[in-house]
Amino acid sequence: MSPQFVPGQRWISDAEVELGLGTILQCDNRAVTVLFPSNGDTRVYSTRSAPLTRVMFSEGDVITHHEGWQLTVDDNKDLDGLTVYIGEDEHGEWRELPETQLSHELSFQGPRERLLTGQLDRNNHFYLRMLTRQQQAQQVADPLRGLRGPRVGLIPHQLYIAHEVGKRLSPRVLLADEVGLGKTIEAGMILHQQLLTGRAKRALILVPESLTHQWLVELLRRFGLPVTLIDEAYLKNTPLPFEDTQIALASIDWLANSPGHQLLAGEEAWDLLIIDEAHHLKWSPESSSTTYQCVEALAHQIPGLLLLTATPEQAGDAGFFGQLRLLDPQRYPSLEAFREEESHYRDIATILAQLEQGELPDADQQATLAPLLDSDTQALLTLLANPESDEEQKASARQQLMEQLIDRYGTGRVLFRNRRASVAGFPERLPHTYALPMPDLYDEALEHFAEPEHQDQAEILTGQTWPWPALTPERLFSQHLPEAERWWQLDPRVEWLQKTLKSAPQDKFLVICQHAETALELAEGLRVRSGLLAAVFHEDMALIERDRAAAWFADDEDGAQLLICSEIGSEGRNFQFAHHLVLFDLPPHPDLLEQRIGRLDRIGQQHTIEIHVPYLEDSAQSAWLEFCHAGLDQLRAPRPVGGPLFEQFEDDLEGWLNGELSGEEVLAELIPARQEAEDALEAGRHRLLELASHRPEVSESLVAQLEAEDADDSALQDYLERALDVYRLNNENLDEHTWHLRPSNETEGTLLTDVHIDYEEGSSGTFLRDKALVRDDLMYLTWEHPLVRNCMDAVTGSGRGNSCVALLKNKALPAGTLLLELLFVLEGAPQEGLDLPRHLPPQTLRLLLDANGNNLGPKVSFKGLSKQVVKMKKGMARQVVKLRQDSLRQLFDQAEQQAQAYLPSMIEQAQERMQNTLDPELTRLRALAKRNPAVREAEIEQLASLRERLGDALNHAQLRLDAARLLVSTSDDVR
Ligand SMILES: Nc1ncnc2c1ncn2[C@@H]1O[C@H](COP(=O)(O)OP(=O)(O)OP(=O)(O)O)[C@@H](O)[C@H]1O
Repeated sequence: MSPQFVPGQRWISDAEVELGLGTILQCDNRAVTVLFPSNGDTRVYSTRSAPLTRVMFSEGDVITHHEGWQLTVDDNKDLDGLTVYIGEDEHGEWRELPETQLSHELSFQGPRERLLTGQLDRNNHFYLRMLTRQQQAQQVADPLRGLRGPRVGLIPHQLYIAHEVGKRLSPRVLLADEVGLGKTIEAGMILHQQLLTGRAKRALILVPESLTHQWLVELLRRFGLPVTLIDEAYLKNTPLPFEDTQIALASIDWLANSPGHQLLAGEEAWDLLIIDEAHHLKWSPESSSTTYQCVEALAHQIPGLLLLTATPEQAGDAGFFGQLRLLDPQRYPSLEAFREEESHYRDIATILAQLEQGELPDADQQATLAPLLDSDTQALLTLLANPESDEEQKASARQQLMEQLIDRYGTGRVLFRNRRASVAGFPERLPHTYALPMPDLYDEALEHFAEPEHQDQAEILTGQTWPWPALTPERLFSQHLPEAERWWQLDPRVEWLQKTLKSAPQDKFLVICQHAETALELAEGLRVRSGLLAAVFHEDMALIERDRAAAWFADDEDGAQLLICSEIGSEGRNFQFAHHLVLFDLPPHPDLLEQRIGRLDRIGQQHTIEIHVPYLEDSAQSAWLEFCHAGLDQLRAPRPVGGPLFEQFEDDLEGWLNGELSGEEVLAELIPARQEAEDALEAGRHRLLELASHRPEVSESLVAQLEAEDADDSALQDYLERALDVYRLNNENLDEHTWHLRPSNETEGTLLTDVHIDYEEGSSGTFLRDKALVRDDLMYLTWEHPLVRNCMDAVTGSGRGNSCVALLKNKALPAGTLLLELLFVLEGAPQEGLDLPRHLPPQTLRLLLDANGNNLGPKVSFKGLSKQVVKMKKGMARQVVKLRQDSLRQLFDQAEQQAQAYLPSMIEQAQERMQNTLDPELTRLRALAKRNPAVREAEIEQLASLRERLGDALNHAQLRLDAARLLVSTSDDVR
């Protein structure tokens, strides 16, 4: 029988709920016309099958008149097929409100209204909604959040750092792992985690120009992040390059030298600033470089800061301090204070080592420490020493004490430095040195420039003061004797290189030299002398050409056997697929030497690294090699004391390079000095760093948990399958853990935001980490993949699936028994300046009420129950809703009341979580303020006030009904 439509009645469209309340304009046997005043649209439906539901209100409902006043319904009466509601208005007066005068703005998105008015979704949509909410609540509380998505191997020290730093609010740290240990990956993991958890929304990444593309590729490939590369091409079309960019990646030198763009960058609200190769930021108490000033200004405004450098001490301890003060000016107020503090590191490190072993510092040590310690640190020591403390108290006190010692008296929580020595799995470095005869013409050129009156010229030519230009005799020769042969015709290093390349035709060689001209001319020489084609990489090439050269070298099949780089290729680049490094000359600083070797000696290197150093006998080259190799032992392993010793011995060294001092004399002092400096560092700062940079017990547990998840992808596969079915994205199993995904015309567009998928052909994805690591062509599908996140957002961003009626096939229940299943979500009112969602994740509460209002939820799980649920035809479902309106309304009311009883404990949990995040920071600032007058009271007050306002906002959080499913039991097989 078709429904009885009467002009003036209010109905809503089942298919287009968003149109709101419609009014019947006219109706006959064939068609019914409805006006939707919300947008003025009229729809004509067939009278027999109109997808319309009559809107009827019942006792207790609050309804709104089109003039704005409200009425609480008490009763109603029928007037020629039209309903008139009777009840009290806001002032307690009894009034009548005919349905024709109802406001069209009534919302029908809520589960209660939708269910009671027969707006029903399919059971699988409800199921997806429940799964999504539960999954979201679980993920927010999950300590592994942000660690499972990146396409990276599970490397413990990286996971530790990412976990430790990624969870902080506005982290400010120096990532200073030795070369090639994965600082870029760590920064990417921190960024990914910050974005995923909403701690950061926008990031600015500044790197040397030569590394921009490598960063772009790593961020896309491993983290799938939507990065905008701000390069010349982009700037041509975009005058305001930073506006609306979520993650901007740019050359640091470009920005530092472009005041206009610097201003624009400074106007944006970034959350995180990332700076690669931070040792280029030069600082001394007297002056600082342009790049330093640029970063300092940005770092002042942007709350989060990650500085990356493998060689933080390259510019001496002032340079190192300069980086620390960018991170935490309060913690590091002056160079003198820092130096004074560092003098206590050895004592602190010893005590930390003892605490780690479960021992207490002895009485003497305690006496030395006493003047340094704050009262709360002292209290922890006392608690540990007290025989009455129980083991649990002691373990927690020990942990806190270690953290405080590291933070307040050690290197702080701002510095992370892992070293190869403590990271397993790195191959050996094998140095080979080749003494070659000095050509006479080189001798002539060197003698010429060694004359005091010609040294200036050498300086102009090479950018270095004498005797350093003597390390690159080919440059001096080319200048001094331009008419003679080309240098590559007489330089024995070239012939040596030709032979070496010939002896290992299958192997790739990376050749690094100081100057771009040398790189170019060497390539020319090899081509002319032996027809050998080399890829070349130097600073005068456009970025794209450099990347092309690097790609040609990397190509396995048709690639170049060798790549010749100027110094610019010695930084940040990934060339670990090669294992021969030729140092055509040595760079004029030990840290640069380490950077060069780091191109090959990095994660992923499978072979022993062969380091070849051809050099000219009895020359500045041989002296400098001996200083670095025999003296600093810098070729075999990274030597963090290289930089400081280089400064300390600079005068002696120059004497040696000039032939005025004997090498033996210098080495006799240098070698013991190195030993001593290494011992001191080992016992002091480095020991502290080691303890602060990696806690194996933490990372082992992270790795174990992630591995366990990797081993079982069934929950994710199940979720994704259901979601893709609802959102109409086709998927086909290629194998047990690999899918092919193909969008269709019906696929919802928002599902594919940031998902790198071929819209025509589709793309494949795997749930397996190991497979994703070797197959860049596959998406790596995890709970954190954009596709999965988009599915979740699509579910929670709309009301779809929030109202459902289904059958429950359960023979134990009398047929017709009703169960109402409800899901509530804890929410707070958004407030200016309070990032509430960060502190109030979507906690959920599920109730399952029987007809008497008893909550069976704790006994009957959602998944268990759902196994017995089958769909019910819509017509029948609406009938049930209509017939059981009154008891359903009662049940909804009861559910609201019961939910309220859970509210206090849910709020308490949220408060606890918020306090656990903010309180340690507050305590830390207060403790630092006692030792350091530079910590501003205002800053502490700001944090304390934020904590208070958040506490207040959380106290006002409410439970909102998010979904409801009515289950009607049946013993039949009816569908
Ligand atoms: N967890 C990981 N899984 C897979 N590959 C990794 C991982 N960590 C690092 N790598 C690879 O190891 C190489 C070195 O990593 P990365 O560039 O992050 O090191 P770095 O410390 O920044 O190096 P540098 O000191 O030279 O700047 C890169 O090729 C990177 O892709």
